[in-house]
Amino acid sequence: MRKIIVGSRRSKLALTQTNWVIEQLKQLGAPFEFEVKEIVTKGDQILHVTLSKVGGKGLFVKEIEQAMLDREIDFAVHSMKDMPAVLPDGLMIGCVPKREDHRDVLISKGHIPFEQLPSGAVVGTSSLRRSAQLLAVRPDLQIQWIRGNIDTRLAKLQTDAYDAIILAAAGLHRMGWAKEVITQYLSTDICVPAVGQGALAIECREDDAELLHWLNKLTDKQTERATRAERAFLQHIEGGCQVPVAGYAYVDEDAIVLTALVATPNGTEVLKEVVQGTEPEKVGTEAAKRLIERGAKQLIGRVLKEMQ
Ligand SMILES: NCc1[nH]cc(CCC(=O)O)c1CC(=O)O
Repeated sequence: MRKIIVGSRRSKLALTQTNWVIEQLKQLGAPFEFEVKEIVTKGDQILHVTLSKVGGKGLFVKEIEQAMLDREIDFAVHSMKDMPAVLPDGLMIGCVPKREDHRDVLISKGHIPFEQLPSGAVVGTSSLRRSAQLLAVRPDLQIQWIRGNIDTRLAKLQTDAYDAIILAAAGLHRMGWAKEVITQYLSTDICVPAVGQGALAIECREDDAELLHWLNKLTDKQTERATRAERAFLQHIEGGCQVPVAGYAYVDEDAIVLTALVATPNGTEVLKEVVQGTEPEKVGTEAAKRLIERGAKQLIGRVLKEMQ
């Protein structure tokens, strides 16, 4: 029986997601033995620095991708939103399982809802996307950077001077902590999720036909089409990690409905488009094109200039 080595980051969430995928493959009858190999990524080593300042998403996946190309591991389970828009040659997303809840959630001391947070309340997030959208509707809030794994952030809410923090619902659901901690699910009208949020991406080598055969059985077609549209948008808007960018798509019958957004970090300028279509890449590209027609490139240029 072939032994499949699965690479995983060491965080509780990463290991939970990895073990979930292995369990699903076993239940589907995949004729493999599995071994999990933990990999400490750059992103995990420098958790105290603002992510957008140190190179962004790629930091969580680079070492894992190299191990896959070197054949030290056979596949890896990523949170889709941590994946860069373009993959290295020889690797592919071999499977996209059914999406968890895509929304962001508010977790506040005393479970005060978002609308009732007092003026000046301190909200912890390290995401420019979240801060921009929250400030757009509540410019009276104060955003404070917070970093670390989900458990670290939940602990910081209790010990540090935050009134609330924002996290993705999906991570909390997967860890089984949702009921206990979530104050409020934020509607996508208030906070459009990150591209890929709530979805998993299983990355493997393009030439591993035997593994791909089994991964394919775990793919959810609707999630796969929706996230392809989101990632096509991400690739074409070319915002980089220093610009607030958001994209969320769902599938309604045959149509893909994508909401795409670009904003300034203080939320004073927000460009948003909703695009419908049947071909994922076309929908994503069209959303980027329409935002660019409305001045997205100039907005991104101004944001990057102010960051220097
Ligand atoms: N930014 C880190 C990250 N990457 C994936 C998740 C979990 C949720 C998901 O799979 O989208 C989280 C935590 C969070 O944003 O709350």
